[in-house]
Amino acid sequence: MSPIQPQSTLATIAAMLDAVPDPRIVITPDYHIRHANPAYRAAYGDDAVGRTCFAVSHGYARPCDEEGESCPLKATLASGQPERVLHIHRSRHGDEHVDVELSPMSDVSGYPLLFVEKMKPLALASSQAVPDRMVGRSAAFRRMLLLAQRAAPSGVAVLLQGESGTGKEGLARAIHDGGGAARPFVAVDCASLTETLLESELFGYEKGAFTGATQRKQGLVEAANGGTLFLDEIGDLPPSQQVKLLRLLESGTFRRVGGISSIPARFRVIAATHRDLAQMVRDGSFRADLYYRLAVFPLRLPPLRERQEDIPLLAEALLARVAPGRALALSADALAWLLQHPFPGNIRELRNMLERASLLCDGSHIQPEHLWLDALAQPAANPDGHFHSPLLPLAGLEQRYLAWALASHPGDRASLAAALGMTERTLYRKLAALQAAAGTVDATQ
Ligand SMILES: Nc1ncnc2c1ncn2[C@@H]1O[C@H](COP(=O)(O)OP(=O)(O)OP(=O)(O)O)[C@@H](O)[C@H]1O
Repeated sequence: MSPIQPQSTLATIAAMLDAVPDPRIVITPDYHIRHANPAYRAAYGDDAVGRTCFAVSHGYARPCDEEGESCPLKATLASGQPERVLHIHRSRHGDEHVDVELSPMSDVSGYPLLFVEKMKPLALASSQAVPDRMVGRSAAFRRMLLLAQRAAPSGVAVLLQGESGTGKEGLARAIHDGGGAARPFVAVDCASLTETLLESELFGYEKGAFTGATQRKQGLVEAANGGTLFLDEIGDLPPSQQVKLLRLLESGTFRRVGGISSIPARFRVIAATHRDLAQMVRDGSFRADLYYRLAVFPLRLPPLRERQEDIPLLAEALLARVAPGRALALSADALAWLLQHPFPGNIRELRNMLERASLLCDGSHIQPEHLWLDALAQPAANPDGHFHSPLLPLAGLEQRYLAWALASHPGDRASLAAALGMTERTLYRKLAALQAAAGTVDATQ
């Protein structure tokens, strides 16, 4: 067992921690809280001392690693160094993402006697269904968040890579906001910058620089001064333009179109792309020197299929966003349907689907057919003739098509049956089956 540390050591550490505004605790190697500073007691309760950290922070009966979480204390014991993890803590403000750092305090022989746990609630994202922030609780989301949390205050160039709709622009804004006081965030869509537009859009122009330049115009680089320049779809920037961007980043200066003086530009750069930029460098379509300037801190955003357990939380937050004041919820069957949907368009597809479902739903619970109608409205096949979706049971597909046909056909049942190429009797039989399926949905609400 560990030697008992002198009480004076604990008293000295405690006095230092009490002066810190963020929550801090001192814990023993067997997880017991020996001291909690006022900020910790205000967030987690006055009765923390004497209890275990996993009970107070998580409500667990066993250490975090036995509950499927990472345990910073175990990691610190193994490495002998400070260790940092992102946990969801149960505080008086509800569940929140907390950046946890544990540092060992060792005796003269190097044996860790005590550990100081520093906690910093995360402003980048929420673990609750709030409509105006990035939300998520899954391990994939938290891994990304912890990296973003490290990059945010540093001002380093960040490259965000992820499929379309995974939240790259949202994360870019969160990283920018996490970098300190209010400063400009200027987004540039590189895919829409033509050869001629690039210089005038990015660098601005002087009066009389070209026909129509009736007065001096500030460019986006100048507008981002002191803040962040967000280069969206950077992989779509043609090589002729990549060199101009590289020159700007290397020299830290630019010249307005028609201007003669070099103007210094101070900004942080965050770039985003859905393309595999490293592969583009290998096949020669993206400059390696620009890539290394932009990818100082590369961050991958997981597709929604890798964070499926976030779908209920995301859906709740997105419903509050798209239908404010309606208290709309998903029925159990609608949620089950969402959980099996592949979401090639990621969170944007989920958001659009819920927005349309909210318009189709008159009650308080969105049903599967409100979501099916949306899926059916999308083109079934891409131009190569391949279907987007994985294989679906034909019977289910027929029911979804029937529900859509019923809702959108303007005529009576006889003309609907004729349009579908079946007898009225067959149509009624199929509609009865559809109603029975819808009845199951209502019963599970
Ligand atoms: N973690 C999240 N929590 C809540 N909403 C999110 C989250 N991530 C993304 N969204 C929402 O999903 C939508 C798409 O996000 P965003 O535009 O940031 O994606 P993107 O990856 O930049 O897409 P693209 O590559 O097509 O430009 C937005 O409405 C955004 O608010």
